[in-house]
Amino acid sequence: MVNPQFGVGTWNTLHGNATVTVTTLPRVREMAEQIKAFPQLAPFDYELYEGDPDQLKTVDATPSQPNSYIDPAALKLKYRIGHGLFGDVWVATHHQSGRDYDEYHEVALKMIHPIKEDHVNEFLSKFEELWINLKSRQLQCVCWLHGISVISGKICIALKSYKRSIGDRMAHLKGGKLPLPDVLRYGIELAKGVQQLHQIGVLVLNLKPNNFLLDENDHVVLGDFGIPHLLLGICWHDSNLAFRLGSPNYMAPEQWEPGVRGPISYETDSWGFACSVIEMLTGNPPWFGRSVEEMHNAVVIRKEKPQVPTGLPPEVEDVLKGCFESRNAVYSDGSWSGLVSSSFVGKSHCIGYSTWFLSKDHLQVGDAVRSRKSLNTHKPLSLAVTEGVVVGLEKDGEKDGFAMKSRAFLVGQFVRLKANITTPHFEWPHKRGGAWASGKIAQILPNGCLEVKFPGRFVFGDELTCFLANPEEVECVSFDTCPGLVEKYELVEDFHWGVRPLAIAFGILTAMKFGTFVGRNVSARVNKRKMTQKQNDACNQEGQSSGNSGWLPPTVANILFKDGTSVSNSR
Ligand SMILES: Nc1ncnc2c1ncn2[C@@H]1O[C@H](COP(=O)(O)OP(=O)(O)OP(=O)(O)O)[C@@H](O)[C@H]1O
Repeated sequence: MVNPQFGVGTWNTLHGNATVTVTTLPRVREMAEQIKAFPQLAPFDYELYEGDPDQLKTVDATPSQPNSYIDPAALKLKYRIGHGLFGDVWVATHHQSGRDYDEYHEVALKMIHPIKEDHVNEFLSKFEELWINLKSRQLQCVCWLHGISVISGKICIALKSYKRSIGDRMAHLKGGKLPLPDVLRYGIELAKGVQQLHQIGVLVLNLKPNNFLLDENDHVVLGDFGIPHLLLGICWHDSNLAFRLGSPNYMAPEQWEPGVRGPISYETDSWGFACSVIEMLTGNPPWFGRSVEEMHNAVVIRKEKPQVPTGLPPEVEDVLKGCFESRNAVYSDGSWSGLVSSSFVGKSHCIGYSTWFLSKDHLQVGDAVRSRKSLNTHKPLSLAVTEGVVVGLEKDGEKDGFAMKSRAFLVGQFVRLKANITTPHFEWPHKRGGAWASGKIAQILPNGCLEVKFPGRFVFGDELTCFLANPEEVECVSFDTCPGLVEKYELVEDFHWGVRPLAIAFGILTAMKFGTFVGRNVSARVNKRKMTQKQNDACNQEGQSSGNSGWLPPTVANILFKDGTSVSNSR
């Protein structure tokens, strides 16, 4: 049966002047009027599809189409309602028909930026897996999924159309704030939704009020179920498009550079959750008004945490603060987690992350692991082994166990690149003369990556002070391991940039002192000689004269007397 509420039939959009010509059903015309009345919608909110909109250009899905696949001819785009990081959101109708039914559903269509053609099938199969997972569990707190399609080369995820998002609700409130009881109620429902997704191994990575959808009973469901997660390993068609693993205001430090500062984990979502709650309470997301670069500097470089509003019930404040504290959390049982991968994120437009940082709790032989107990201390750890490689897995009843080999670094240790490393993974500074510098470990990131400072380098202006190191590529250096005196001195130079000038000054001083000392001795001997000579002269009345410095090597004599001061004057 045709649902009269939804427009059926052909309709066209005109690019450029932002008008919509609707040839059928009043509901669509009414929507078009509403759109026209919306001054904030710019002309690019409409897209012209050449030819008959019923015959939209399609890209073949897999030969055997997945169950989640929707024939693009069954989808009719109406108008765009959002423009997000990963693409646009359109309102569309989904036509479903069978022998004894013919239904039209309004859907929200997440139209993702075009990805490379040879990655489309990979995305579709990843989605299928998620779809089966979600359908079999019928998760209450997660948005209902219609399926997936490919329209004009763009992946389109069809979701149930909800009344509005929490972001939309906030936009209509004075100051954009929600009352505390509503925030708490929504917060509980959201936390349940996130937990349900985590239980099936899905990370959301895009928690924010715009993605929290409200149904007709004002219950909230998650409108994103890990699209960034699905996009991992997929390449954008447009190589200039930057890929970010979330929305900057809500991103945890490890989300910015997962290959370096990862692993991404369930804790990453707790950061996004707390940021969203702060936005619901204050009307503004954390870091509001700051540029992406400023946010990166605050969260990643300066390791700042979003400000939790004052005046909240202490329990709520504790939960929010806990969400920002929980990365690198220490398991009270001292258990192990966190992979240290030797594969790091490339700089390509391809979202080429390895998956290690998403599944850190499923250990396999060969995985590099480290204790979640903080390594950022030189204090002895209660666990003897802090970092290593899994060499075997043993099942012990319900609990997984594993054996590992040790390989540890500690904050404060000096490290240098191993001799066989010619092109290190991360930029590494050189010393004068071209040799690699040695640096001091300032921090060990959760994935084992090292932040290294080079106190031996004098830094000009905004030069880098902190460098990253792949733990696989460096080794510890200490006085004991330095073979010779020169190497030992070079290590001392690496301790502080001031060592070298000090050493030079000290050298000059020593030379001068030595010179003075020698000079004094020389002077004394010369004087003595003169005296003796005089005495001899006087005694012997012989007119022999002796050279003042005849016995001194000319260089020493030059040094001692080059300013013209005589040795005896300097006394
Ligand atoms: N299933 C849905 N039902 C109703 N409205 C939706 C639905 N999904 C999204 N929207 C609306 O579309 C708007 C934009 O969504 P979209 O997810 O593209 O933007 P975003 O959340 O800002 O970006 P992104 O999720 O790509 O980072 C949301 O604010 C919401 O109002």
